[in-house]
Amino acid sequence: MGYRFKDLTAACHDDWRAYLEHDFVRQLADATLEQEAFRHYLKQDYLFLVHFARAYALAAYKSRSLADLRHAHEGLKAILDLELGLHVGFCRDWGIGEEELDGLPEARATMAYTRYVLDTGHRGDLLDLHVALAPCLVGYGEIADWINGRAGTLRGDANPYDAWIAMYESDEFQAARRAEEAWLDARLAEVTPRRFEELATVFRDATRLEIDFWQMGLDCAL
Ligand SMILES: Cc1ncc(C[n+]2csc(CCO)c2C)c(N)n1
Repeated sequence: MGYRFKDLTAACHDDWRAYLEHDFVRQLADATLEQEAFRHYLKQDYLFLVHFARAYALAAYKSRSLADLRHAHEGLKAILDLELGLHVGFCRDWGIGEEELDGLPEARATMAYTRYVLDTGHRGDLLDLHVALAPCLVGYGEIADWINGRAGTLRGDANPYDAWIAMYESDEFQAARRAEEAWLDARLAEVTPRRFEELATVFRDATRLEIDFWQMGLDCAL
């Protein structure tokens, strides 16, 4: 007992690294990613974010304390006010207008990941739901760190994806990531080994669905 968030990543170490260091991320960092792949990712990520906002609303519904309700509200606000706003702006810069976003077909990888998270939240409790959400929030924070720590990364005007990296390295985003890790550390400290194994399975499943999401971007798959 006395688990922490780090024990979840350690329990699926290879999948976690495959997610953080995926070819999509490497190419984005090196500025070698095909622009069509990035555009495809941006479109599907818009659909993804809409469903993730629903997942934070579900977290509010599943909350039993005012503190948890506030935490869910913060998550929902972060997606609606920060992430989705920036995202619609990004899409505009990349030639994808709001009308196009409204009528997008949903790729199977988007459906699989978002519905997995929502289903995990419905059948489980608030901790199951937050563990299913963690690869997204904590993972993108670690991805920004990893991108900045590697030799081949190109930053600034030379990289058309620089603004994307800047979004996830921002203080605001990194603070939200740390708050989520702290929330999970506090909850995981109290779970039994058997419960931890269940949660580790949810975390690994969600991490693998993040890997599929990157791959969907590279393949421009629907
Ligand atoms: C596939 C995919 N996974 C993770 C994120 C990152 N993200 C989405 S919602 C959210 C919570 C805070 O607003 C974060 C960090 C993404 N954009 N797309």
